[in-house]
Amino acid sequence: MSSQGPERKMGQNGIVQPLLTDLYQITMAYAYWKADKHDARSVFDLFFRKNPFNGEFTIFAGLEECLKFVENFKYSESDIEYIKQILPSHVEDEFYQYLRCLTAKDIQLYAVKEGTVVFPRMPLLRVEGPLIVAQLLETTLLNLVNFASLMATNAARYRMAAGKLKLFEFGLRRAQGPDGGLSASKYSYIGGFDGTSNVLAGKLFNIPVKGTHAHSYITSFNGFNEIKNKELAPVGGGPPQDLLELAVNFRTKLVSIFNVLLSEINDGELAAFVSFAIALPGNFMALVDTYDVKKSGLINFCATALALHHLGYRALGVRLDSGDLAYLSCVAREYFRLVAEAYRIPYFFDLLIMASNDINEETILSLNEQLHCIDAFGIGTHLVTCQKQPALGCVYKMVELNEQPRIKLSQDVQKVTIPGKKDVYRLYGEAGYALIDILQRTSETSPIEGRKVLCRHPFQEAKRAFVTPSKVEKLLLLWFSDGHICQPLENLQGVREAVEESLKILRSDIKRTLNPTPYKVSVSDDLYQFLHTLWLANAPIGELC
Ligand SMILES: Nc1ncnc2c1ncn2[C@@H]1O[C@H](COP(=O)(O)OP(=O)(O)OP(=O)(O)O)[C@@H](O)[C@H]1O
Ligand SMILES: O=P(O)(O)OC[C@H]1O[C@H](OP(=O)(O)OP(=O)(O)O)[C@H](O)[C@@H]1O
Ligand SMILES: O=C(O)c1cccnc1
Ligand SMILES: [Mg+2]
Repeated sequence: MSSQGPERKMGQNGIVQPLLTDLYQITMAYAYWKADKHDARSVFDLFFRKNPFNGEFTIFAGLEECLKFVENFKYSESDIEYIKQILPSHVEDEFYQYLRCLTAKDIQLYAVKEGTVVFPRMPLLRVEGPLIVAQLLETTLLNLVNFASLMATNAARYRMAAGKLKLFEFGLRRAQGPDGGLSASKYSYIGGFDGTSNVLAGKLFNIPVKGTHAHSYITSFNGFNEIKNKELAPVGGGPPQDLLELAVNFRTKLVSIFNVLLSEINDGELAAFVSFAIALPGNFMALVDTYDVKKSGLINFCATALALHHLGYRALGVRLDSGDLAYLSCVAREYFRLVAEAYRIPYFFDLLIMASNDINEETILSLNEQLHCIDAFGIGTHLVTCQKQPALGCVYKMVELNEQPRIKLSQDVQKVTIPGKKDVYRLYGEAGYALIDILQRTSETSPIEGRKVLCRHPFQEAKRAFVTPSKVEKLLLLWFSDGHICQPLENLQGVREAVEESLKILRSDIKRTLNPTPYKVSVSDDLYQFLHTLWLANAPIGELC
């Protein structure tokens, strides 16, 4: 351990440490310790009450970070010094001595597998262990699950809207600070994006990094004379050739195909394209909307791409960043078709057309209803800031202490907690779709395939149904015990695949954007009786006067 603090585990976010918490966790810890309650055996559930984005599903993410945090939980000497400064001076030295030795080795953490589709009220994490430790974990665990799950869900929704089209996350500049930016890149990849422009995310998480160029690059060139080195060697070897001259010659021929005047085409833009192509001939994606997409950008791109082709290179495509993206993408495809035919270069027809500019889920859904030829989207602000809903409301509630159930009552029935230590099972129907999730007390036997189970609404007595599952899946698994992560963790790619698979088990009406059908999360009859008995026991009969 260094004097700066405990060594962080490989891949663990450096900001994630025990002091990344709310002050009240530490003052409660002291009060628990003073009251000699710190070792009471507690059980906490982490869950949310409402799906985000007006949807009916959520993707659970952040588990790996939670586990690394718990495994590594230890105050450094400088943490203790700081806590001493912020707590009152009467706090005993023994407490600090106690904190110095505190770890999460007596915690058991159960959780749903990362990348699983989850629903309101089901525990995503069940944390068991000494009250003081389980309490001290609250804020950090919530922080690690809330944004990760929100982001993965947001990305999965974009993925569903975009179908097989490519999706790239371009949001770092607009993200909620550096850590928000990194998390956004990581969890949008999990949710189904194909890559990110965020280089550090690429390095840290092994996510494909992709990019084009900015308008500033195009506007930095005013004319041909600004290109110092105009030459590029052919792919197969041989003497370098003047790429600018080649592009200018092609452009002179293209004007008749596209029916524009040479004087309407911007020379600075061609100079920028040619320069970029010389620098990166295998990665030529051109931003074509700086001046005029139809009269300049696309023609300069085609001229440069033809010049590259002449030397054996293959351009990648174009990016559109303004205007009517459906219309302009069709124009671009038509230009490519004309060039493909005129020069007999079949791949030209399939050059990539990327669209960006303030795109959100609705834009993609709207584009789906229009005629468009977009192959890929570059998405920033709406994705990474989760602009449609900026937070997921996971909470962390005590459900048992020293084997006695605990319940939190509320005027709002939705906010009443489901007491006791619970397991969660997913019951599947014949067609392979998930029918319902059921919460049970851990003391109950698990549902059995082919055997009828009574599933009850937790709060509405009349709402109940028999379900005969053709498959039963236990969702809460033990991940942390005896001070260690006790199951192998999937890598990011594995979690990404888990998201894709998990969404397949949901019927499409639950996943649709407009008025989706809610998925049912039920309780067993035993848990129903337990919950309502405890509710009544904790709600004294009032008197009207
Ligand atoms: N065909 C389309 N269907 C639905 N939305 C579209 C379509 N084309 C573009 N959009 C969206 O419409 C908005 C257009 O933005 P805005 O009004 O700022 O125009 P702009 O093209 O960026 O203009 P400017 O040339 O001034 O930059 C963007 O959010 C973009 O994603
Ligand atoms: O629109 P977003 O979804 O946030 O995606 C990323 C945007 O960031 C870039 O430019 P920037 O917006 O910085 O400048 P621009 O609008 O002038 O292109 C890019 O050109 C996109 O427009
Ligand atoms: O590479 C790009 O095209 C890019 C990267 C970040 C933001 N906008 C665009
Ligand atoms: Mg923009």
